[in-house]
Amino acid sequence: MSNRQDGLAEALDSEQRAVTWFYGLLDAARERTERSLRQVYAGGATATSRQARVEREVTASERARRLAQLNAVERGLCFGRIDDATGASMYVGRIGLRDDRHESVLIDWRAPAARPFYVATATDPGGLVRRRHLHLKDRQVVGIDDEVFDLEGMSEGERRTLVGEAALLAALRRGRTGRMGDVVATIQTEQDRVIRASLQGALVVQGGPGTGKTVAALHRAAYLLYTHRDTLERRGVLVVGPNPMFLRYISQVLPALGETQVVMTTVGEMFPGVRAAATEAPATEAVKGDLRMAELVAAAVRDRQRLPDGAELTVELDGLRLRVPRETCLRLRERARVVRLPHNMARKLYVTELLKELARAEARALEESLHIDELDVDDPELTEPLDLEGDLDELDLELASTRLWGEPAVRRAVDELWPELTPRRLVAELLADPETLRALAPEGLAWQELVRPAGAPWTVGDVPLLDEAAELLGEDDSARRVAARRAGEEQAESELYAREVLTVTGVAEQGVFERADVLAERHADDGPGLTTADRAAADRTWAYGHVIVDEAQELSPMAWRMVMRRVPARSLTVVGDLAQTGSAAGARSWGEVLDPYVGGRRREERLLVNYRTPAEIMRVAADVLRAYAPDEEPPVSVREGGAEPRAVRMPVQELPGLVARELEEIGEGRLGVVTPDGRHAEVARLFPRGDLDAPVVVLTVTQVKGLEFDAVVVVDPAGILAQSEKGGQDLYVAVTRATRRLTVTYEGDLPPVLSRLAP
Ligand SMILES: Nc1ncnc2c1ncn2[C@@H]1O[C@H](COP(=O)(O)OP(=O)(O)OP(=O)(O)O)[C@@H](O)[C@H]1O
Repeated sequence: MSNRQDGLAEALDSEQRAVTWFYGLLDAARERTERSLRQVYAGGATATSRQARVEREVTASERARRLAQLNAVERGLCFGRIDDATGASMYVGRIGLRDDRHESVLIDWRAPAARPFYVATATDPGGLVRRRHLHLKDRQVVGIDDEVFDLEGMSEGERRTLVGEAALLAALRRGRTGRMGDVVATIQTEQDRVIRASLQGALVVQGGPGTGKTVAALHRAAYLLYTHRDTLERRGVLVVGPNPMFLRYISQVLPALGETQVVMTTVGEMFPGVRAAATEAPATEAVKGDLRMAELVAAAVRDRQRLPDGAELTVELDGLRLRVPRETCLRLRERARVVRLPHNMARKLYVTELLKELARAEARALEESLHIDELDVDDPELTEPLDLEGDLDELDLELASTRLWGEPAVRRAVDELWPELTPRRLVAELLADPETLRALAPEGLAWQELVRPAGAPWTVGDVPLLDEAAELLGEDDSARRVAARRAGEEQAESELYAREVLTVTGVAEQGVFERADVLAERHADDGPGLTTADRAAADRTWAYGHVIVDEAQELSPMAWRMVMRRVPARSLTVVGDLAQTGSAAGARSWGEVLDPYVGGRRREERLLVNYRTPAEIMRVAADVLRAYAPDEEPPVSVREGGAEPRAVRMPVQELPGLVARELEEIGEGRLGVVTPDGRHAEVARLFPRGDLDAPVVVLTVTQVKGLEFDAVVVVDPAGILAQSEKGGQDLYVAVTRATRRLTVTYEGDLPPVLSRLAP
């Protein structure tokens, strides 16, 4: 055996001992947690009082969460080691572990002490002499990669253990599974800066395709939850992605990092109860995303606060005609508007006043109907003129109002003038009413693009309008407020109790992160077991502690308005690429969309290295970028030497043969077929099973945004270029999805921008 092989065997041996020890500590931690979970359940069987139930729930949920976290880190528990010049070394892993003497033996990757592992470079090693990557298969150390920063500082023995291949390239070569994985072992320095950036303000991460924006943003979520657990556990973290397919694609990253409490959603799902997936014509998308839509929605709300058609409001009731002059209605409307409450809350004021007016009107009508002088009576008291209206005191008015409110005719009249409205009704009726749109649309807004038939399905562009409407309409929440007040009293009691539970059960001492007030909130009247994430996801008005927006270039100004409502503290991570904007309402500059909300509190980081696409394919992409977004720089590929991309002239019917050959080339990996929007159905028919886990998936450019495949077949590039004004950007997205092989198929002529591929 050579010296080198000896050295490697020794190193593997010694690392195996360390790794076996860590797994032993992990197993012990798991056992302890499982045991205590069992005890909690066993002890809780007799719990009958509310206090006892709270105690059981608090402790059980705490233990269960800890257990889930311990289970999540099984794969690749320890992946790195750093050695400094003093001879000290430190192991870095998915979670921190302590030995029996409570000494820290494995450092959590997010802890400040682990940072040198990610930021040391040959030119700036930051005191390190070596960074070592450990490759595990199950619990076995199967490989080691070393980077040495200071050969001088190492002994002869240590030098012999050097092993070759960079861990990053090994990671990048792995076949794709249809789901994004975590990259905790190979985070790069520029990404580390993004991940550990401060929680405050808006961080914009601009970077070309494959630069790891998504993966860095998700690791940032895990980092922030670790570092600011107190704030974020309470307020929650929201990740907004471009579509449900993308959310499925990234769904495993955070759980693998031990974080299961992040809410993930799309713009189309941000209004509770609506799951909009439909898209619409670019012209409609552009108008709906325009900020002037906020004015239009506001005008539509005011438009529903009406005045009687004629000179007065008349209500026929039991043979009486109740009359309230138009001017009185106008006065009441102004009085209700001036308080600036949302429509449905202001309605209460309006209705209260209007009912009193109707009560007076009723008294007047009654007077008129009693023709006293026609009665044959001598008693002077009885023949004295009546003043029923003047006789009404406050109590009479209230009683009469209540009675009138029970009359369907009165209800109808009130609803005509100031109806209770839901956001859905308001928006649906507005978009189906060209006359109102024409009358209310702000100058210059192409309202004609908005018109659609009643009952049309909700689109992604409608969701910010619904949210806007919900803000302006508000809900009559008096019943909820009463309930909340009652819950608030119980909350104080629960909080005190939860604090005691944490101390008594020792949870607080173990440094588990949950806080008593968080726990008490969780176990308040919502019912036990509802987490912050559960509650946040169901509540449109929830204020998150941090929001991450991915593929953020696609959000319209109206969508940003909605997102910003969810994060009043303006703590945001905005991740995207202006060169990939496909939406007609999407961003042209980050300042333009964000500055109105965050002003000077916007920082920008740029990611410049493409970890996905080999250089051969990236050259094709760079041609497209130069033609359609000449101001943007393509990222530099970290890899070279893959298969040459190619173009094949053939009808789509022959795609299955080509796809079968490509699949053979990539072996275990996944293949994506990307089509113009208009040809998706035609191509998808050729490939019956097409979900994300299938070997072959057929997607439109919109759907494929953010995803990647080992091999990609782009169908009909001319069709993609022609599908909208952003066709060039769409083609750029399509050709940057492959990690290994790219094929373009066409039927007529190959677009000149792809001439590099000409056969
Ligand atoms: N440090 C890293 N170590 C290993 N793999 C990485 C690293 N950074 C990125 N990758 C991989 O590179 C690929 C691209 O990453 P990601 O999807 O996050 O890029 P992106 O910038 O969001 O791309 P796009 O703009 O096209 O959506 C993924 O497979 C990701 O796992």
